[in-house]
Amino acid sequence: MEKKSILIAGGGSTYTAGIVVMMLEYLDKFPVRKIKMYDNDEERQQKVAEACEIIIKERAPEIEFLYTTDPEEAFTDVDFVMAQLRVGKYAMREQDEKIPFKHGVVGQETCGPGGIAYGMRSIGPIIQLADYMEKYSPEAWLLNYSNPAAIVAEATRRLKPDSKIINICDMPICLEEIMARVINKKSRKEMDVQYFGLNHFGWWTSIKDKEGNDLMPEIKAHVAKYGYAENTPAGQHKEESWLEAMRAGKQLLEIEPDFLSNTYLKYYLMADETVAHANKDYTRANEIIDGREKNVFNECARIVANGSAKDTTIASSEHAVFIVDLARALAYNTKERMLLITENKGAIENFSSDAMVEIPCIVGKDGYEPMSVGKIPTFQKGLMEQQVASEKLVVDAWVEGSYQKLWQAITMSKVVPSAQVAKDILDDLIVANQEFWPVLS
Ligand SMILES: NC(=O)c1ccc[n+]([C@@H]2O[C@H](COP(=O)([O-])OP(=O)(O)OC[C@H]3O[C@@H](n4cnc5c(N)ncnc54)[C@H](O)[C@@H]3O)[C@@H](O)[C@H]2O)c1
Ligand SMILES: O=P(O)(O)OC[C@H]1O[C@H](O[C@H]2[C@H](O)[C@@H](O)[C@@H](O)O[C@@H]2CO)[C@H](O)[C@@H](O)[C@@H]1O
Ligand SMILES: [Mn+2]
Repeated sequence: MEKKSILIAGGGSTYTAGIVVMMLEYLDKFPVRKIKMYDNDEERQQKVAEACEIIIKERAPEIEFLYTTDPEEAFTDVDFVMAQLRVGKYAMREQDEKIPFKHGVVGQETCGPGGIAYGMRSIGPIIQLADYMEKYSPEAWLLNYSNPAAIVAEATRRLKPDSKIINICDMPICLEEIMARVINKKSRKEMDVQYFGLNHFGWWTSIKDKEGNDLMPEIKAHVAKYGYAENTPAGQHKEESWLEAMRAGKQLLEIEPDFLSNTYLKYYLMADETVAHANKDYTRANEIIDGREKNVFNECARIVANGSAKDTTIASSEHAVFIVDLARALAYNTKERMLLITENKGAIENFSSDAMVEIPCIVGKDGYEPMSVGKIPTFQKGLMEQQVASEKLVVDAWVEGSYQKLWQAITMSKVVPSAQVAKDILDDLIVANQEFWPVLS
């Protein structure tokens, strides 16, 4: 197999070291000749990169490694760009979460007004990555993890329609791993799933084992008692904010007993409970600033101080497995069946053709082929039409610099009670995001 060159864009990400560790564990299936890192925050990236340099030197010294803030140096001679930017970093995620809560509305990283604000920050830099890639490595694929994936995906569909960009999410992966453990399977890969929705807004309609036996009844019986809160991956999703989301699987099953719901639907269908239970002064962003972000950078500093990654706590995660599986499928034509965010084009028969939907696709050397879903029920169709309209209005607002369209996008969100509340939130978000958003008029 031809060895590949990988660029991690957003090298200072808390996930970068885990992705590097994962790639080094996968070299027999996905051989790599070069790993590069690119970020616009030199100091942040250097802290992660120096640790990754030691990990690579100790585990795969034959791999060329460099990190840079120079786009030409970063994007030249790469086969895959793995993008995980957080535009505005956690300081802005904190604003995305706290400003809506101040108005009695769900404040969340990718959902509702917080996700909309994040989308307005992310569109430009992601399009910039695609432009760099096409200038310096025109044959490369951009595998985008950067959130909010739904809005970024709509923007790349509209602004970069001919680019080799795939937008992905690992939440279904995480929940499928939990489901697998519930029924004593070793891995989610022992299950065949049918799933449809938008990113962070979807449902499983079928889960079977490799012999075709229906696994949904047993999984549903568990979720009806515990949601997805049991069996979460070691060291993951143990904080109360995540456990509340995982437990919500139970109520989501009551609302929709025919399918299993993505936990993100709780922010939309249980918005009142979410607001009532939230600590508006200490949100998920604060938990991560005090948790994952601090732990990752402390561990990177420990590795650098010791000059060795021996006994490191840095481990690979679903985040990493998924992105490597996707790169393998594109590189070696594995025809893997994966959930991707793709233009609908009739896959969901009774839904907008130009909506970016999250559905099973077959992935190979020439890209991916969406699988047919057929007709979806009225409940899901109605919810998705409102949500996708909000996401499309965000991209309209970014392209046109339109205050009106962004006001409409926030008003359209299911978690916002009125146009006036939407306007009050928007006016606060404009002040907080003046360094990142286009000027609106
Ligand atoms: N798709 C998914 O399911 C999924 C899963 C987990 C995380 N994520 C996303 O991955 C991203 C990274 O998450 P994180 O917690 O590691 O964030 P982080 O803040 O730790 O790292 C993000 C990095 O991006 C860099 N960056 C920001 N703007 C940039 C720009 N314009 N150009 C270059 N670099 C830039 C920052 O300097 C930072 O080093 C986020 O968007 C997060 O939402 C997505
Ligand atoms: O609140 P965070 O930053 O911890 O998580 C927000 C992200 O949650 C999902 O990604 C999970 C992923 O599902 C899980 O497998 C593991 O990799 O942890 C990730 C981070 O918790 C979601 O898919 C992302 O879009 C969110 O950014
Ligand atoms: Mn996601």
